[in-house]
Amino acid sequence: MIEVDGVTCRYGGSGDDGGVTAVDDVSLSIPDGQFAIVAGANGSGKTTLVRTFNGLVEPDAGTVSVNGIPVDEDLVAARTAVGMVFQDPRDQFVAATVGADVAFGPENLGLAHAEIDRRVETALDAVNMVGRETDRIASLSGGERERVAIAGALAMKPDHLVLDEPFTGLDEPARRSVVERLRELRREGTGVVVVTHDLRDVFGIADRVVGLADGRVAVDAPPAEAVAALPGLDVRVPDRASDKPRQSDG
Ligand SMILES: Nc1ncnc2c1ncn2[C@@H]1O[C@H](COP(=O)(O)OP(=O)(O)OP(=O)(O)O)[C@@H](O)[C@H]1O
Repeated sequence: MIEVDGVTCRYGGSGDDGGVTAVDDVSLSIPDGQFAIVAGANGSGKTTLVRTFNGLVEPDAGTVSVNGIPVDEDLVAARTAVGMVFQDPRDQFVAATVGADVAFGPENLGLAHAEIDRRVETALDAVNMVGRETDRIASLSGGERERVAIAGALAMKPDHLVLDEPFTGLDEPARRSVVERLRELRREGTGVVVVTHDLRDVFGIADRVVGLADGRVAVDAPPAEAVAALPGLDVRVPDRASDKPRQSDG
């Protein structure tokens, strides 16, 4: 469970003296296993908000707790429980090959070799990349890179996986492949948070949409209920009214 309580995040001082209030007094809880979308126009505070979930951004006010533990009291626990896939996965690769990169996190946890191998295989299996361990990351397509970044996060066995704009720059088959992987993760009980201003790919999978405007929560509801408010937040939603969340998907 991720609990955000009265969180405000500023860049460059207070709003009065030229700074930016990126997140403005936001409170919300994300239960385990939930598939949530954080939506909103460019600059509405999506990235800043989700980065507080595992301490990549420290709030100026308010608290974030993961599984009941304040993030600032135990960063390792928060980063183990909340896996993050950055907007550009190239920013998070640490090794040259697929297998070495996915193994990096579990190695840092000091796990036994057999357990590391198991985690790498399970994580690669979850993103359909088994057998690609020795491939060089530099040689992969955008969609394959995204999937390897997801595998790297999954190898830490997170309770929640947070993906920041996971579809940017992907072609249609790559998007479909990533969506399918996310759908499976949700089925298996991993909580997923997708940050996006284009909900069309994930609208049908989501349990909930948190729509931000100017750093505040403007809507927080299941997709079918949220849809009326979302175009006003300058986000793309499915065209057809029949594109409702598929409750039986899990
Ligand atoms: N490192 C930073 N330094 C200063 N201002 C920042 C920084 N990061 C974000 N901001 C500002 O904070 C506000 C919220 O940005 P944030 O990236 O959280 O929003 P976003 O909804 O994720 O936007 P995008 O969709 O463009 O990624 C914006 O006004 C942005 O310019």
